[in-house]
Amino acid sequence: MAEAQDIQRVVEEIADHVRQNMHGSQVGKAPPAPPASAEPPRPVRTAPIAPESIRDNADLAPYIDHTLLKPEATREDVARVAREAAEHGFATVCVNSSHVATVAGILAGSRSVPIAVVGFPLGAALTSAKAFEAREAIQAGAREIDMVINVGALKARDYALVLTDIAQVVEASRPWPVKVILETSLLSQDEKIAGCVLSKAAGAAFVKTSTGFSTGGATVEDVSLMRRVVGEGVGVKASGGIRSAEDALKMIQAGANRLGASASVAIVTGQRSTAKY
Ligand SMILES: O=C[C@H](O)COP(=O)(O)O
Repeated sequence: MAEAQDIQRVVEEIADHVRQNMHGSQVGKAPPAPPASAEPPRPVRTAPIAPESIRDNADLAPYIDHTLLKPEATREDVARVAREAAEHGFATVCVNSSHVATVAGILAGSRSVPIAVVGFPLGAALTSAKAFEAREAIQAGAREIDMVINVGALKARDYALVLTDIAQVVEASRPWPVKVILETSLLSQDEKIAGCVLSKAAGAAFVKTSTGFSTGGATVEDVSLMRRVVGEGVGVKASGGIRSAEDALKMIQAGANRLGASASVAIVTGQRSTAKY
């Protein structure tokens, strides 16, 4: 009950702020519409996964974004990760935007698709730069976009800026889904709620916990809170520090319907990655 009141209070605060500030936002005019795509968008699953449907570690594969975002990753490293995704049936391969074309070439004809991170990992880039990066990544073959929220603006309660920032990336990415990385380890409970409410209002398809490059990763508590705030019509992606099938299942039980992990192969083959968070 206390949490429901918190959510209501944050929603009202956001509505007040947006009413008063939407016209004064620094974000500027909307980017040009993306070119029409002949390729029909895939349906996006947003509802939680029934944990009992995961009978085997390999059953986790279609829910995993196989991720390589390290700055030192070479084209060969990225190509290996793309081949692993095709082999194990991961949902996507999540890379920095300059690597999307390499991944798209390897995944052509596979069920796994490339996705790009945008404004990564800090989220503090100009909205126009985020929208530009999203459009270019989609041109290169990205079929989902994972953007980092403007964390500083969220903490400063500049809700108009946060909302416009997300909405312009959503617009630039159409018809492909956008996930909004909240970087939960840097946020208070009210800020996590506000990030979820704003992402949903701006048309995001998912909220996502973490970049994997900050002070902490996905927690059961955060995933569960995010699911309660967004409901079933927006997806919840748990990411950062998921190192085993056991970790992955805990996130699914908490309400995640997508998992982002660099340890994906260990997860589906029943090992525990020892990679440091
Ligand atoms: O977006 C996903 C994260 O970067 C993955 O983090 P991880 O390397 O801790 O699995």
